[in-house]
Amino acid sequence: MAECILEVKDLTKRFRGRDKKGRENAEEQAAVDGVSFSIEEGECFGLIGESGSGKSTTAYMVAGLLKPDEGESLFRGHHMQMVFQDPMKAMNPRKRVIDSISEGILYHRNGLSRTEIREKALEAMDMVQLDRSFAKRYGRELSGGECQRATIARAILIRPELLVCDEVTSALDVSVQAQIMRLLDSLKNQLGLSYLFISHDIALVSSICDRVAVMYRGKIVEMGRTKDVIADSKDEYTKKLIDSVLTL
Ligand SMILES: Nc1ncnc2c1ncn2[C@@H]1O[C@H](COP(=O)(O)OP(=O)(O)OP(=O)(O)O)[C@@H](O)[C@H]1O
Repeated sequence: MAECILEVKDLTKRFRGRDKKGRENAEEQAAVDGVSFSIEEGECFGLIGESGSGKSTTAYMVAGLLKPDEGESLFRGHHMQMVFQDPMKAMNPRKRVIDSISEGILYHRNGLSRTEIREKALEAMDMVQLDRSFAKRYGRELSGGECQRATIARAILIRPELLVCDEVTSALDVSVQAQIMRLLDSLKNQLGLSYLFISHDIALVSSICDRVAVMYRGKIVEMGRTKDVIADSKDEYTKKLIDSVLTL
């Protein structure tokens, strides 16, 4: 049986509301409310739900970017990396691509020389099928898809066991989305990666995720094997979510 790489137990995060003038008020609302799930080694686990359902807040807590009010997220690997929605923001437009990718290893350099780091960054570019000739370009000179390949190269540089992907294809057009999905799928097999794959797009999730959890108003309302959830959802909200895609 595969080992568990991530265990999320009862994660809860509340945010203060704001009044009409934008001032924080005392009233708190749970953006994430008692969320629990686990991810096995080599598994792709999807988190779906409409905008505002708490997916990103969950991802930030898993990645350690946000402190939960209650509950915990236990990562049993060595390295976890997060890839964000907007690759153009994630890549510095004024830095050469090779330098932005190399940043991924600077905190973990383990005595590697600059040349060795550069060689590793070039190997990561090969893995994401970004031609080495792009290394000397500046971030601003890449297309959205190329930029997302570069951010994925940066993320895999330290060989993480888990990649948290938050709407990683939302900013890309459909044909480029498909290429990035194929890339993520092949990296999963090549590197034995596990994914927490967040998306509001059920079609994308069903193309890559082994299991899926559906979030609604901060809670998981349904969880199971992706094909079972899509073919035979038990929860009313999930049914509506799936129907809305199928009738598009
Ligand atoms: N820093 C914050 N301060 C106050 N409220 C927040 C903050 N971050 C998120 N929220 C609120 O928490 C709720 C969940 O937001 P979250 O971004 O996690 O949802 P989401 O499902 O990822 O949505 P989307 O798909 O649009 O990114 C929303 O109502 C949002 O307005």
